[in-house]
Amino acid sequence: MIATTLFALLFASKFANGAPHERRATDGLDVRAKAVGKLYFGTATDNSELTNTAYVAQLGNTSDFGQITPGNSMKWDSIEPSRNSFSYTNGDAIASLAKGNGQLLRCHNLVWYNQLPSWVSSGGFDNATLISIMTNHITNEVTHYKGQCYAWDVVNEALNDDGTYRTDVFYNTIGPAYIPIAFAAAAAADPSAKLYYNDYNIEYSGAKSTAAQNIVKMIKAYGARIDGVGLQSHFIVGSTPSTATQTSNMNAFVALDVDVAITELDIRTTTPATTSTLAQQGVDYATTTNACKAVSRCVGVTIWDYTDKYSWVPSTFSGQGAALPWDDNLVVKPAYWSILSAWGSGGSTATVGSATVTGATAAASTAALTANAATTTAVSSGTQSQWGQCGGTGWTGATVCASPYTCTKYNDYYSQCI
Ligand SMILES: O[C@@H]1[C@@H](O)[C@H](O[C@@H]2CO[C@@H](O[C@@H]3CO[C@@H](O[C@@H]4CO[C@@H](O)[C@H](O)[C@H]4O)[C@H](O)[C@H]3O)[C@H](O)[C@H]2O)OC[C@H]1O
Repeated sequence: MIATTLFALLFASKFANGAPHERRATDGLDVRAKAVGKLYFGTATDNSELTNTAYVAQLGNTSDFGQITPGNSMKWDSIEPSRNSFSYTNGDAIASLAKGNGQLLRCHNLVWYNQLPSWVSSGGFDNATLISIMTNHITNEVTHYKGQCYAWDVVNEALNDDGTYRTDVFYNTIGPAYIPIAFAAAAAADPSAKLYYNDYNIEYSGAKSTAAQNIVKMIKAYGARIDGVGLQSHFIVGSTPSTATQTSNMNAFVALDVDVAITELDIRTTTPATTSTLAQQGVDYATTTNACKAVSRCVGVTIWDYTDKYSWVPSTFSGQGAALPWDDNLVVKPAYWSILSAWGSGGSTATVGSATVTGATAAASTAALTANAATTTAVSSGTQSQWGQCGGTGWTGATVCASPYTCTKYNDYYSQCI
């Protein structure tokens, strides 16, 4: 009797706030984003990754991802590699994956100086011809995906970091009017899709953010529709803008009556990452999550793929990487728990590791999470007991990891379905 009571007390204490560090099939990044009024938490993906079944299983985990963005397959060089010859195979594959999973699709992108086929970028067209080429491309692609895209990134990266216009073929031939013309063509082809201007280094106030606000004003002044601004948010560990900075910058866009979204979040570091940089990365992910959470017209957060295995960072920024919340082996990093906690804890009470932290700062939470990560011993497959344990040893009960998810074990008490 005494032993039974003692046992019950110990048990009640350990799981007073639910099994710590546990994410059940009904919880995850998207579930918690929606719980605070966001439309989605999502990730980019790419066609070459879709042969990896473990990757695809997690990509389709709608507890974590309510939205996906094709990283490359809707760009101009993929869709219209030669003039008036359209190829939708890769884009369709991702659109149909999203549809099958019941996920929103952010469509990316229509007009960008990069990944633009040379038949366009080499120029030589007069004003009227390039407008016709551009609007033909937009009309054809947006019509093809009509009804499937929650949002389109209509124009990507029209600005230099000093706020001047990027002198690409569109600007050089048409002038800044190419931007409202592009938005008008997209609006005509799919009146329901949200239309976004998308750029990097506009996540804080300064010349470039001001210039992006001026683009919003210009599009509206032309009588065209713009619904949102995408803040790409390709950040560096330890030097991300503060939550207050990101929040007030988002509000400057919102004041122009547009939505905002974090569209390409990743936070890179020098590789190999250390325990300390991964802890700071967790803090940094929470910083941006909290900013979106604080702005009611920030509709959601998209990470630029979810695993370091497929991140664009190492091939673009030499010696840097480890930028995403899942590592190369598709195991979550401290950043995962940090984002989850930021959506869910609201900075009041968070269960991190074995401790309940009241009034937790992101830093304190992440330190605790990192401490727990250090106890990670192995990854095992199997079922998850109702108490959040893998393998059904000890406390057993109903299994909660429905196929295709398996139970990933971090230590005796913490586990998750992935
Ligand atoms: O497979 C990859 C795709 O994933 C990749 O997608 C693009 C990646 O991001 C967007 O374009 C880049 C944004 O970052 C710029 O560099 C910034 C320079 O300033 C720094 O402060 C900042 O931290 C950096 O991020 C790059 O110059 C841009 O290219 C773009 O919207 C995505 O489509 O595209 C290449 C594929 O191989």
